[in-house]
Amino acid sequence: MPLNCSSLATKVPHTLGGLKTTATTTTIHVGGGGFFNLFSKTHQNNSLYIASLSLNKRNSSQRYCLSSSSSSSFVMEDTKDMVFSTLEPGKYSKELDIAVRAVQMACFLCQKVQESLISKTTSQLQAKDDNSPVTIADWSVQATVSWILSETLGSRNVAIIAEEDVQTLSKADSAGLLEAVVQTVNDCLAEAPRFGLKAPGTSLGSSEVLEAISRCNSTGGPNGRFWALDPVDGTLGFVRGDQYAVALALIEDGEVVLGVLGCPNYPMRKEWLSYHHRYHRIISKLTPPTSESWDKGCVIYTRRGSGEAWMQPLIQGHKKLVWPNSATPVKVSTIENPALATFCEPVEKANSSHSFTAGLAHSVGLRKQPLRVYSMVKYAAIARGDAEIFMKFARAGYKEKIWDHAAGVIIIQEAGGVVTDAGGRPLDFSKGMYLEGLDRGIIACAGAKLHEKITRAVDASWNSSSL
Ligand SMILES: Nc1ncnc2c1ncn2[C@@H]1O[C@H](COP(=O)(O)O)[C@@H](OP(=O)(O)O)[C@H]1O
Ligand SMILES: [Mg+2]
Repeated sequence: MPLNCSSLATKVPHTLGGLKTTATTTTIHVGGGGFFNLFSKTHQNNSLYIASLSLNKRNSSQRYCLSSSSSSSFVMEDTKDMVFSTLEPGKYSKELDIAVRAVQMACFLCQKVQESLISKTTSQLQAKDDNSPVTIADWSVQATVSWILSETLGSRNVAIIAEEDVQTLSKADSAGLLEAVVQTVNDCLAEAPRFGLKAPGTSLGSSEVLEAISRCNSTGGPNGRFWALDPVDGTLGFVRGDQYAVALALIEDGEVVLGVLGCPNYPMRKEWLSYHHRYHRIISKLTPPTSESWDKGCVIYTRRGSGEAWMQPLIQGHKKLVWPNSATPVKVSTIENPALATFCEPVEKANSSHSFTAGLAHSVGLRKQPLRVYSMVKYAAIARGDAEIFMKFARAGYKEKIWDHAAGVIIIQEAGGVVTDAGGRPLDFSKGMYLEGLDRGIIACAGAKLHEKITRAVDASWNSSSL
């Protein structure tokens, strides 16, 4: 129903992502002494794109959903079941700003290490207890991000749960490795002013670096605030010169409130996501970035309840990060027809059953070949509208870790998509290190229609699968 009202508005300049916006709080008086408080934001281009509305009327708990593409008329639907964000506008802005800068720095660090890994041999690889490769980049990113968050937000205010521990690195026979990590961290932190952050007064010593890594010892859980960090997600992709991600999320009282995903090798053209990394490197070399363009790499970020997700290019060469660094909004794809949809899954069939997803793809009418990509770059692909579906069905008994999903999930949700387990329930980030209670697998989709088709297909085929 169209809304006719006389209103009283206060305008506040506001920035979340790339475009300058004006945030307006409007009080709309209605009959019976009640009033609405409307929070809306208007872009420079005059499009109103997000609004929240609360009705303050005695004996009423109704909530409403507004949608509008221009600032003059609203379409209002009753949506009693819809949960609106209760976040104040601007909440977590400082944390988001710092997190994006920290992830930009982490991407810069990773790019340097990956380049040297590819040009050298595998001498910089070290086997973890589970035999997965871990590199200098994992520890260096963890130390760098931990140090930045502690310095800027105060170490007493910062709790971090992260993938790496210091055991291997602290061993007597790891002195060379530790030295390389300390050097990498200091080289990166020396560049902090380029990213709008303060560099340490003097270089960090090995004990400070070990301290920064081991400070990431939060166990997560349902209460309070903690960061979840995957310093290099998709380590296998990283060591192969392929896709990987740096993932940082802020979780408060069990809910993800901020997500920042750095994808240093995300190609400018989505078709290149499916190219073998060697081709991509050749193409990158043939088309060097000009001062106006960037050939790969982005940081995507969002804040819970904002209804928007943003993408910044990585800063190139010796340039400075000027906030928000040419950020552009990202939105999920509008494709609903399975025949036109692209689905992503892990490269490694050990991480997700390719045969089960092939069966699902067939039964819902997906026609394209799966897009197999390492790491949380798959979440980025959905949020950017470059693919429509991400499915992961790990073997029975495997427990998904929160840092492998938190940032990607919130980014897809705020970009307009849907992410649940295969039973249609939200992923639960409140149970510590693992996504406890996850039903069968993870399904992320650009839209609810595709999502429903896939969850139904899972139900229909699960019992006859070997999973
Ligand atoms: N057996 C297994 N089943 C499912 N996921 C696994 C797995 N072993 C490792 N993983 C997770 O899958 C992530 C890689 O994702 P993908 O397969 O999509 O590239 C790994 O992140 P790390 O590389 O950070 O350890 C790890 O957390
Ligand atoms: Mg990971």
